[in-house]
Amino acid sequence: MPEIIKTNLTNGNGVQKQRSTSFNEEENKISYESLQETSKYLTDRVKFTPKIGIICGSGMGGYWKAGSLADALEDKIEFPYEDIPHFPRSTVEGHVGKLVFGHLSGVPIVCMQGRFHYYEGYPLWKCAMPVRVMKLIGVDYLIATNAAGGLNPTYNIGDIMLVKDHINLMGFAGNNPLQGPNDDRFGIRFPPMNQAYDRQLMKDALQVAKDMGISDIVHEGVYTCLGGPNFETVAELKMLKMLGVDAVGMSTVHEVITARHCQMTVFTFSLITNCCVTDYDTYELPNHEEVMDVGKMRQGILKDFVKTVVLNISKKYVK
Ligand SMILES: O=P(O)(O)O[C@@H]1C[C@H](O)[C@@H](CO)O1
Ligand code: HPA
Repeated sequence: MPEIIKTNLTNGNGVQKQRSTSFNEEENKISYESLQETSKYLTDRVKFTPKIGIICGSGMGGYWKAGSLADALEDKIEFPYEDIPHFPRSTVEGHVGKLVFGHLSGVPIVCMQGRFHYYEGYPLWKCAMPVRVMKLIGVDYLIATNAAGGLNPTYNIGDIMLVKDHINLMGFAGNNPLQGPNDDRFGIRFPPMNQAYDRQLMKDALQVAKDMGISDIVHEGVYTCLGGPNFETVAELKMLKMLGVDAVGMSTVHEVITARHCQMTVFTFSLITNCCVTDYDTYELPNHEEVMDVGKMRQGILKDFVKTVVLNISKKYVK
């Protein structure tokens, strides 16, 4: 049964009044203490402290094993999500469902091989709760990756879009991972979002792309997340384009909001896995198989790109 919490509020005249809200930990938030249990379960079993966390997007988490980013990790310690206290389960093909600790380019990291999406039935706070677990473990830098449909007409399939900003469309409808009572131990009630994506990390990543000779496939753009699981209609895509969206997906925004709430520094990129169809006479249908295939096709480049970005963050910023 939901526990009733009484909140003290003041009315316009400064008079205290009480409002009862229905609050059940499972339905609403997992408490700070529960997430400490999760973090302790992990830190008891891993003898190094990663400062950098990575979230692998669809098709990028190496569900096919060989040659992927996850495959490149050394000294791997893997935790299937079902073994981790309070963790949700991955239900989407292309999302393996493991939290992996290891070393990438000699740098200790923790990597989510599979993320949680709203369309799987999880509330946004639960989709993003692994970010808080990472924070409690000691992670200060989040690299969130995703697969997305390209709306910007200059983008091609297989391009990489560094996310410079997002439009939190689900937030416009009142759905936000920070909804509900705020726990100040994570962060402040009203966090700013105008510096959500770290400018310096983006500049560094552009330099990495230049050094790798892949500048021609790397862009900077605006991402938005819709709830999914259906891909968008033509009218919806036309609307998003007018709003200034360059790529559309079904994740990441709530993770980034949660990460910024707890003062993590964020770097995000989208792999453009399909070009969005914005006219009624094109009969191509977006599909998840294509999304995963493009992830696999680009695994070599993405692995090298992420390895170098990680090395750069570690050398330049991690104390
Ligand atoms: O986890 P991401 O955002 O990379 O996954 C995208 C969005 C949907 O989950 C899926 C559609 O193919 O790929
Ligand atoms: N729309 C939404 N999410 C996606 C897409 C898309 O076209 N491609 C990959 N994820």
